[in-house]
Amino acid sequence: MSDAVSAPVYGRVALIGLGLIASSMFWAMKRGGLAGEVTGYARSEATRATARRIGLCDRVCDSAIDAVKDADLVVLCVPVGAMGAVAQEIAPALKAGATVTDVGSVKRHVIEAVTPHLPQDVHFVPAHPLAGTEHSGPEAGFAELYDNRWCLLVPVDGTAPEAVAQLRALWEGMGANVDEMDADHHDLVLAVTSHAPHLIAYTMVGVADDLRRVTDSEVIKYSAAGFRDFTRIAASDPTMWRDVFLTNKDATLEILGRFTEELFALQRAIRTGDGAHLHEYFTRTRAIRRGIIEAGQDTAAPNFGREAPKP
Ligand SMILES: NC(=O)C1=CN([C@@H]2O[C@H](COP(=O)(O)OP(=O)(O)OC[C@H]3O[C@@H](n4cnc5c(N)ncnc54)[C@H](O)[C@@H]3O)[C@@H](O)[C@H]2O)C=CC1
Ligand SMILES: O=C(O)C(=O)Cc1ccc(O)cc1
Repeated sequence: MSDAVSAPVYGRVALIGLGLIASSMFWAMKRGGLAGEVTGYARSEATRATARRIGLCDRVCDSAIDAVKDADLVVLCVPVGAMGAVAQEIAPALKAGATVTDVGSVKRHVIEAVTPHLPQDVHFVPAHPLAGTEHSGPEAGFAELYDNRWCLLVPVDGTAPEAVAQLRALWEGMGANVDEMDADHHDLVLAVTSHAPHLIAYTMVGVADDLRRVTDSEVIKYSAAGFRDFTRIAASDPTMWRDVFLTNKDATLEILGRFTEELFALQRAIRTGDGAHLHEYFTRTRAIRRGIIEAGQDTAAPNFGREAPKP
């Protein structure tokens, strides 16, 4: 991604919730000159103080209402379970013709929670950047987080195409590749690629921790790379991930059901000594990985696990 500064895509942008995703958006917007002024609001006084100290946002406001007043774009960057309440709080102060978007990891729930609160003269364009780290909070963000990563836009029926195109230009300016997707399809795809894998990582780390307590062995100390990745993923924000599972319940349970069936089949193959089954299965999964590499689609998380640089 070039550091070239372009014309602002929006005059005034308001970020609500100043954590990893919002702070990375701020630094990326500054890098690209994509917004005239960026205001920010966080619920806790401590987060607002940190934001002011590190220069996160041009203006940090003490209320969400103040932050969104006169904003052309309002970005909801709070945990998925809080999106509805935040939308309700800011609705009376939204400017006519403004666009509201979000960055939540789940889309159907956010659409259902936010839409009823928004006035008719405001556009709503849900979005989800497929980029993150296990770190959270205002100091975790960095300008390069979205470079060459996907951002999925999930416009609802009847959304003005100009509003979608403008948000697309913002995400592209922040370095992302943008695609559009239907909300239910998004939630199923993410359940497979992100939500269920996170739950599996949480579980494996929990199992290892239990084992360590029981045997007093050195499970964590001598863990190999794969397990270390699990511990990194399992360090992700508990509030955020609680909300993801509670709001993408059906798709996650569907994928976990399939996962459990396959796991039982593998368990049975191990118990009965069915080496052919195991070999066949691992051959199939290896071919999948090789196919991804050959297709040049291995954009595997270059930023994941990265410490946030100082702004
Ligand atoms: N962390 C990640 O890797 C990714 C997260 N997302 C989504 O982005 C959103 C924000 O995530 P992060 O920036 O990682 O979280 P974060 O924990 O770094 O920041 C969240 C912010 O929201 C505020 N907040 C929490 N509860 C609130 C409430 N009830 N009302 C108002 N503000 C509240 C927090 O004080 C904090 O300022 C979430 O919806 C998450 O699903 C999307 C892509 C990647
Ligand atoms: O889930 C992953 O695999 C990540 O690497 C980071 C991440 C977390 C949550 C999201 O909604 C999107 C990306």
